[in-house]
Amino acid sequence: MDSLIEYSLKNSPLDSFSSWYEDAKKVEQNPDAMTLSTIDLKNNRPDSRTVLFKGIKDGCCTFYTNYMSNKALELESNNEACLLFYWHVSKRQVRIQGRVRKMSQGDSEKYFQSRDRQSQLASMISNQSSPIADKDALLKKLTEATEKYEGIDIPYPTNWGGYLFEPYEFEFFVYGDYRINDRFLFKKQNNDWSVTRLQP
Ligand SMILES: Cc1cc2nc3c(=O)[nH]c(=O)nc-3n(C[C@H](O)[C@H](O)[C@H](O)COP(=O)(O)O)c2cc1C
Repeated sequence: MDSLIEYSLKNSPLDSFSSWYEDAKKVEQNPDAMTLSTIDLKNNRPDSRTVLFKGIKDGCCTFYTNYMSNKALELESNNEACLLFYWHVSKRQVRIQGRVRKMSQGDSEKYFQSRDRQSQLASMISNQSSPIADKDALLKKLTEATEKYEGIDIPYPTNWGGYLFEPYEFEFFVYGDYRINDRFLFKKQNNDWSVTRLQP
């Protein structure tokens, strides 16, 4: 097996991810953007969208969203998910398989309160993924909420919060010359991680 150090990788995939993420923050325009894929069991099809990575907590990747959105409903019926980071300048990709659970309400609320008011209001007024007649209707909801909470704290909306994504598989990919890419697969077995090189 190759020396992982050569690829700035470590024996722990989470440490490897953190190290690559720190590298990405130095050069990428949006290092936090990740593709979250879920399984839409109702229609028997995969589903993906971009969400923002909000750090590692208790060994899990975190992100925040509306608990009534499509993704949340899909995660409710099947908590298997996949995260994908593509860092263009770094020529790196990380694919992570894992299972999600909701963050505690206390932690979600703490994060909500740390956000700026505009973001808080936007999260509060949006029934994410539900249809609305037009943009004016949305802006009307925003104006009403802005006026209602002027000068006072915006209450935490309990239908919004974080998820903890607990990984059990990581693939680290480095784009190589002539498509001779490097790919390292970490798999969790009991409490240990195995690592193998995959062909490009
Ligand atoms: C760069 C970028 C970052 C985004 N970050 C988030 C996020 O952190 N949370 C979120 O709920 N939606 C985020 N979105 C919007 C989602 O991609 C998506 O449109 C929305 O969450 C509804 O998805 P759903 O219908 O699958 O639930 C982001 C979109 C982009 C383009």
